[in-house]
Amino acid sequence: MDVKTNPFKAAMRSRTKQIGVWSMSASPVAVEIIGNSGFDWVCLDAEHSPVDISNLVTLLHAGSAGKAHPVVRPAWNDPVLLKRVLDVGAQTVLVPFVQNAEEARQAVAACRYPPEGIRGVSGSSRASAYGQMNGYLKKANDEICVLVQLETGSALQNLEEIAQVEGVDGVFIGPSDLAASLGHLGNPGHPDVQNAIQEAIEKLNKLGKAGGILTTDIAAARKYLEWGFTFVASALDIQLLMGGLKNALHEVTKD
Ligand SMILES: O=C(O)C(=O)C[C@H](O)[C@@H](O)CO
Repeated sequence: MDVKTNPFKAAMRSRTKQIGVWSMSASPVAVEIIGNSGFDWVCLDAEHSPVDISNLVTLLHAGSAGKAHPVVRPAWNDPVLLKRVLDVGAQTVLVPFVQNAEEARQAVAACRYPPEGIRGVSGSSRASAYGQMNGYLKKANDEICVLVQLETGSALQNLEEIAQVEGVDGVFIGPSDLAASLGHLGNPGHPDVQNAIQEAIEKLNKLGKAGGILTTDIAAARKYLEWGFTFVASALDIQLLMGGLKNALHEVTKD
């Protein structure tokens, strides 16, 4: 069995449009549904949802039944968390709260085996199909896609040096935390935040680096794609569930 080529890493390199769903339900059923809904990727969020390593593997099992590429966001830019996420089979990670080039280098190093990095070695994890993949240890570094998340004004000031760190495959802008950082908590649509986001993607476009973002507002998603973002999450599973339920109740009970 050969090491799986990472299509998302290739899509970042070519800056091919990838539309995704943000999953915070921690539900394997939801992930399987998302995987068969036509979306290109699904973020398995382990930062702001009750996902830990034991249920992450069930989410990855469910995701393997569909076509959406799993992008796993660990709770922090931590080498132990990243090692465990990679060992259970994630090939693409979205590393939160990266503030500067040094932290970006640390994130890349955590995802690479020595001598390029510090990832702890196990040749028998799920990532290597329990040791069945030929040459996994030698090939893994090249197939892991490292996305870094910038979500403060300070991080955006360091964007160019972060984006040019060797091994950073894409840069994701976190609008909610960025809004909070800029003094507009809960209002990512504020002109100050929108201007910062637009300035960020203009810099990424000049560098030829893939940019990503999340919004559940369809008009905003289309605007971000026009600005040049290429990996855009345009739906949030728990929001769709709550909204759909409330609408169903309203429709059946309204006068
Ligand atoms: O800052 C952001 O926006 C994100 O990082 C996404 C949120 O954390 C996610 O929970 C959706 O609200």
